[in-house]
Amino acid sequence: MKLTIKDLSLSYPQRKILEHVSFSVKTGEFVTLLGTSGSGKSTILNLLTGITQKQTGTIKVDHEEIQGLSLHFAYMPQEDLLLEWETVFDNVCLYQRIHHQPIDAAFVMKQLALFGLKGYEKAYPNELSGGMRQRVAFLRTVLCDADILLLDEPFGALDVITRGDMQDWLHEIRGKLNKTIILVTHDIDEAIYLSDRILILGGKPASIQKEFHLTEQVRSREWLYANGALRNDIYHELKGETNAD
Ligand SMILES: Nc1ncnc2c1ncn2[C@@H]1O[C@H](COP(=O)(O)OP(=O)(O)OP(=O)(O)O)[C@@H](O)[C@H]1O
Repeated sequence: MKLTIKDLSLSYPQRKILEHVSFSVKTGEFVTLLGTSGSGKSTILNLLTGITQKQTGTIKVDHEEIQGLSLHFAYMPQEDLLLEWETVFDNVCLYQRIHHQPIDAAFVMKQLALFGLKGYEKAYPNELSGGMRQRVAFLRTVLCDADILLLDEPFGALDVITRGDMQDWLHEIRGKLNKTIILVTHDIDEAIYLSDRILILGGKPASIQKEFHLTEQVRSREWLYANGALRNDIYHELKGETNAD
């Protein structure tokens, strides 16, 4: 399903936050919205989920115009928001339980293994490490019926090593998820490592300043560390210095 966002603008009484934000995301694509703090990344996700009401512009999934809440999107916030009194298994099936849908236990167990949680299905969240908790929250998001996942700084609260491990893991399994993903981050390396495409959000009010298409070669950590040029280009684009000598 193709997501098309056209001319989204949003103002709060004191300030215009977004102006003419337009971009599209293809089925199965992994797109990262990269921007500095306060640039409006979360605001865009909130508009997609319907948490924030749209003022102008259109959001379409294929030819369907989205107004307010939509089942096309599943949102994963920075905090894992796990239910501490429920097991890992029950946490990841929360969506099905709320909607009284049947749970395919064998499928869930398979997914738990893919998410590095095999053997932890009966554990409670307080028995897990920070990285594992994030993987539980991520799996809960993946198991929602949505085709487009919105990930808002999912690794933001983790230490640098755990964050790196999570990025390696997501890098490895992303092809198996069969989902379209929009990631929000201010981490340039994370964006380069994981994405098919990076959209730079910047300016006041913010709009999409530039996009970077990434090739297969770019997506290895070795490449990332050995080649600074792309990182440098993105850094300066984020800083808004591309036209400065
Ligand atoms: N309810 C609100 N009223 C007024 N201003 C708001 C409101 N919500 C957000 N903002 C402002 O909108 C701007 C964009 O916020 P947003 O959270 O989308 O940024 P962000 O890029 O996700 O930042 P971060 O990376 O720090 O999470 C910020 O300047 C924020 O202060």
